[in-house]
Amino acid sequence: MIKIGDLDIKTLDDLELSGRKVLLRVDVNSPIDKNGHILDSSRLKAHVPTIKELVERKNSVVMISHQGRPGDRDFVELEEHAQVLSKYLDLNVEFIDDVMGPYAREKISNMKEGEVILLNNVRMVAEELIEGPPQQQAKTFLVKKLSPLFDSYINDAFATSHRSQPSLVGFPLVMPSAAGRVMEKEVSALSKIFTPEEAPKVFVLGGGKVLDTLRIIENLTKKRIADRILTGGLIAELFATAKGINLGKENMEVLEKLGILSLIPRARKLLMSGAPVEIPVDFKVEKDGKIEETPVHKVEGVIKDVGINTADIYSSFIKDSKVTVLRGPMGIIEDERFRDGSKAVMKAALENSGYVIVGGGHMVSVLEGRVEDNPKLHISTGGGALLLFLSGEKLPALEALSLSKV
Ligand SMILES: Nc1ncnc2c1ncn2[C@@H]1O[C@H](COP(=O)(O)OP(=O)(O)O)[C@@H](O)[C@H]1O
Ligand SMILES: O=C(OP(=O)(O)O)[C@H](O)COP(=O)(O)O
Repeated sequence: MIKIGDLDIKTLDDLELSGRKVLLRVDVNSPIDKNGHILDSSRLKAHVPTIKELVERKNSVVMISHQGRPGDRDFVELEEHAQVLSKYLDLNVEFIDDVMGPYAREKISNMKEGEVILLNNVRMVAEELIEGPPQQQAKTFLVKKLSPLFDSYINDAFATSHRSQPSLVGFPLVMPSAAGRVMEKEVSALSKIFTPEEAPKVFVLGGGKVLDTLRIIENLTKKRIADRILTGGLIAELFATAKGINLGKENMEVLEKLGILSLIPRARKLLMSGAPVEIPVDFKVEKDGKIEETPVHKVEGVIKDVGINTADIYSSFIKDSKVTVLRGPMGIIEDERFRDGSKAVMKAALENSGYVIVGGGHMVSVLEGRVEDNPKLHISTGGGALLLFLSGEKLPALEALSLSKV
């Protein structure tokens, strides 16, 4: 059992799990390269211990996960994910090109002990895109069609636990449920590392999920949890614009196309309320096919990474930090030419003697395996979920698990 605040959550030690049929929610949502292939498989590898334990305890295991969001380039099927998992597990993970239809249900019904299946991208099911309370999600077709086929539901998807979607909160109300080993390890480790006494705390927040990150910065500021928030990626562009800096036509067009300009009033309110937000002093840009460094007040070209001076200044702030949390890259790291900013802040954090928490699928890939057994380094599978958990928000998937049907 794990206790988080007033929530009591069962683990794999608290359920009768032998010879059963288990629905396992994982988060194998991974960075995808421009050819549609998995760029970094850290999240798939993270789930291996949970899957192995369930198989060794003679269960048949059906995994369900999302990948990307409809309309985004990384919204792909999970066939390659099943192949990668088969390699890591050294057993066959059968990919089923269905989620809750008759083909999937028949395959699940005919499974034998020890077999492992990965269903297709759950966000192909329209209901999965709607967030709502567990009581509402328990009545979706996804839950009604799949739950009768299983004995238990295990949620190992810490990285998606901030989404109140059917595959994350609908099942615990209708079947015995527990946290998987990734979920258990994340919430236990983070609760131990991230304490009020450990200060100063520096957050390095980049990437492209601007709305999520804005909400996180509002939480961190309201609860005075962060001593400094160093911004990169599109987050930095939002706050630079909110400070009245003109980033140039091309970048403003990108922000407008992504709906980020509408968030300026919220960012401005945060800055006026004294949020400890730092923006880059320079950027790495691409202009007429050339890559240049440009000061923040005179941006010419398309922003692709933070500049060298920003990397140095951010690194100096990180060196004095007791706890450094990094989530979301400083630049477009899918392109090798724009990884320097992320590498610099990661290097500074790892050279620091304090705790380091790295989260988010893209940012974890910047570690490039440099993760010798460092007791002060926690590599989280979560990005937004990690930060919302650290900022004290209740995560819907954890709350749903605490309501698990006995
Ligand atoms: N300046 C930028 N302009 C556009 N996209 C950016 C920029 N900097 C970073 N990104 C994008 O942010 C994405 C990662 O964001 P996010 O998913 O929030 O990170 P994580 O997976 O670490 O949580 C990457 O696809 C990267 O290309
Ligand atoms: O990648 C994820 O979140 P993250 O980018 O905050 O790490 C999770 O898989 C959640 O994905 P979502 O933000 O599309 O719901």
